[in-house]
Order: sequence, then C-alpha cells, then structure tokens
Amino acid sequence: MTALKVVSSKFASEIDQELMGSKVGFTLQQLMELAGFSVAQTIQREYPLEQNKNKNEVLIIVGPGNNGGDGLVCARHLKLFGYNPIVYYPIRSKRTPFYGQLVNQLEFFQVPILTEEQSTKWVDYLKPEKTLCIVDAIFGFSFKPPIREPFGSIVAEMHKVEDKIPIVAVDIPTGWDVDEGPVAEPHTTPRVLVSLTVPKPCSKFIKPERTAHYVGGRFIPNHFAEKYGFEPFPYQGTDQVLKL
Ligand SMILES: NC(=O)C1=CN([C@@H]2O[C@H](COP(=O)(O)OP(=O)(O)OC[C@H]3O[C@@H](n4cnc5c(N)ncnc54)[C@H](OP(=O)(O)O)[C@@H]3O)[C@@H](O)[C@H]2O)[C@H](O)CC1
Ligand SMILES: [K+]
Repeated sequence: MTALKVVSSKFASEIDQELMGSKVGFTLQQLMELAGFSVAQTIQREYPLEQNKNKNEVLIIVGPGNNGGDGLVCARHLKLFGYNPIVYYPIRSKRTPFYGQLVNQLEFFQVPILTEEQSTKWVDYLKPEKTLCIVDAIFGFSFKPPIREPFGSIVAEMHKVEDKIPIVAVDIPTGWDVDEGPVAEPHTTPRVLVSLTVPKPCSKFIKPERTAHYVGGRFIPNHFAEKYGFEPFPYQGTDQVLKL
C-alpha cells in the first residue's frame, strides 16, 4: 500500500454524526453490528480455529462507550464462528438501553460476562495456554488521556502479557492518543489493529513488523469517502475487512 489514508478524531466523529444524522439515517445499532462483525472476521483470519486446535478462548475487554459496544457485538459473532468468547465488562454504561440489549443477547448465546465484582477473576484469562487472543474494546476515538480507573490498572495488566497473548485492538489501541499515538502511560501495543471506516492518525505509529493492520466497518459509499478526503478501500467480494 502507498501512503496510509487517515482522518483526524474530529473528522471521525463528524463522519459518525453524518452517517447517523437525519439525512442518512443509519442507527448506531446498524453501524455497531457491522463494526463488531468486522472485528470478529479479522480474528477468524488472523487466528483460525483450524490452526489453534487446543485453544479457542478469546477474552473481550469492554469499555463504557461505543468501542465497548463493538466488542459486545464481536463476542456474539465469535461464538457463532465456534470460538469461546469471555467478556469482561467492568463498567456497564446506561447511555443507551441498547448496551443492555447486547448483554441480553450474549446471555442468550451463553457467553460468560465477568463484572466488576469478579474483577480478580478476569486476570485468570491472561494465560497464554488458555487464551488465544485479547480483544481490546475499551476505548476508541473519544478517549482523552490520562486514563482513569479501573481502566488504568486493566491496561497495565494487558501490557504485561502483550508479548505472550496477542491483543486485537478495535479502532484505537487503548491508551493511545487518537491523533498523537502512544504518548501516555499505560498503553498497549496490539498485534492486530482493526481501524473502523478509515484509520485514525495514531495508526501511523504502528510498526508493520509488529502489528497487522486491517480496515473494517464497510458501510460507506465511495462518494462519501471522497467527500472526507480519502480514497475508498478496495474490499474484495463480500469481505467485511481488508488487510492494509
Ligand atoms: N463509524 C464508525 O467507525 C463507528 C465506530 N464506532 C465505535 O465507536 C467508537 C467511538 O465511540 P464513543 O462512544 O464516541 O467513544 P469511546 O468508546 O472511545 O469512549 C467513550 C467513553 O470512554 C470514556 N473515557 C474517555 N476518556 C477516558 C479516560 N481517560 N479514562 C476513562 N474513561 C474515559 C468516556 O467517559 P466520559 O465520562 O469521559 O464521557 C466514555 O464513557 C469508535 O472508536 C468505534 O469503535 C461505533 O460502533 C459506530 C460506528
Ligand atoms: K480499543
């Protein structure tokens, strides 16, 4: 690929607002479903079950905003793909009833959800012999450092194991400044980054030898991409993700 196409955090949130505004009329639910589905598809590409016969557990760490919602959707799709997802959701947002509905769906799919009360139990899944990968769905493009608790401690624990258990970051590696990258502590260094709609400036700081970079969230027409100053991504066939 030639020069990476990115949009700033300001444009990323403008894109979201326009897609969900009265003129275009997407709902958050629609976009989140495709975003979470694309993260699950990336995991299936990078860590196929056929090549990991003895391990199928995926720990999904869910934050309080829409990045977390993407993680909840991803967990459901992973279950359908044959993985064994476990969700750690320490702070349950009440911003919209939709998050509660996503939780109900996970219960329906018999996906275990660890809560704040089980906060010591989640580290049991930071064991390389047990966990295939960790999904970082903690914060996305609305994160403003410095990180507050309990997420500071959670990210510090993830950082300790990141060379042994691969981290798959949803949209933004948690702890990274959306525009400036890994400038604050603690932060994680993912093995896989799934940028949603279009990469944000922080993705320029990933090292290709360390981190595979995908774009997902295939929900905009070409003319809309061009309006925001980036070329549409050449997704293949019915794929929801494209490796950059
Ligand atoms: N079009 C798309 O690409 C879509 C992307 N989606 C995903 O949505 C996120 C952005 O979601 P948003 O809800 O705007 O924000 P975040 O999930 O990043 O985080 C907001 C919550 O985080 C809290 N926060 C912020 N900074 C901190 C901090 N330093 N410490 C602790 N907590 C923090 C914030 O709390 P406040 O009290 O500050 O409000 C929020 O609770 C995007 O990245 C994609 O992943 C959607 O799925 C739609 C389609
Ligand atoms: K994230």
